[in-house]
Amino acid sequence: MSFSTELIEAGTPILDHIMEHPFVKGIGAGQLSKEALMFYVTQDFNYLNEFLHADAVALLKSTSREDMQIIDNQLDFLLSSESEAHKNFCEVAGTSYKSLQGQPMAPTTKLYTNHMLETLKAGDLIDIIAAMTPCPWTYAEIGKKLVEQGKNTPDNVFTPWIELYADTADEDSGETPEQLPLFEILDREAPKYSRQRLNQAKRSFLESCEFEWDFWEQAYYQKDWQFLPGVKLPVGTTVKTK
Ligand SMILES: Cc1ncc(C[n+]2csc(CCO)c2C)c(N)n1
Repeated sequence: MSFSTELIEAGTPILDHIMEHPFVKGIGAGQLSKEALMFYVTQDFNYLNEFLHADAVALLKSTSREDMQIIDNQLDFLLSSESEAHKNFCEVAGTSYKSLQGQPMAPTTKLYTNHMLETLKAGDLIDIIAAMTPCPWTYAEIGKKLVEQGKNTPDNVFTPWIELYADTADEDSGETPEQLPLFEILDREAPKYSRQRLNQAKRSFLESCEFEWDFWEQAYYQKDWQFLPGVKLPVGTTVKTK
């Protein structure tokens, strides 16, 4: 079994929970609170900035042009297409993208980005990519599955979001998720490592899968700092807690 197949098999139960999460269900149903959408965008803006840093180090640690090209495509997607997804949420929430930038990191964002950044300091390319892969993998799967469920209807306000990520599954992977470009890097790197090192990378992949679930949870319930100043949303919205 390839390393990527092993990761996908191990991550699928968490992906199933992500598909059942009320935020993801809300994207499918075209119904989410303004607060949840805005909180998500404030945090995802922070998350993507750190993801860009992770990409920069992954690029530095790549040795083949093939790997560099994959990372370059990812950087390009992050800097251009991904803001379209944020703008879709902002439009539905009735606010501008700019108004949601420059906010503090909420606790889960900090934990998730620290998890990725930790691999940059000590890890090899395989560790960095393992921690980063659940990000494109789970979103491509969410987009693809929501399209399979027929949720990208003309009257769903989140259809642009759904189709943007469903397209990443199409373009990048063809038929099977194993072919997502980051999985290709993992499969090329895996034979160089011992089973013990691969298990570490697998653990890191699965922690990122769980953080993906947490990220939806954080936004849905606007889970913020209890005692410190936290996220401020535009006037007219109130942050609620669970
Ligand atoms: C928390 C969180 N996780 C994943 C994504 C999706 N995403 C981020 S970067 C990227 C491109 C990588 O190829 C993709 C698909 C997100 N926006 N926010």
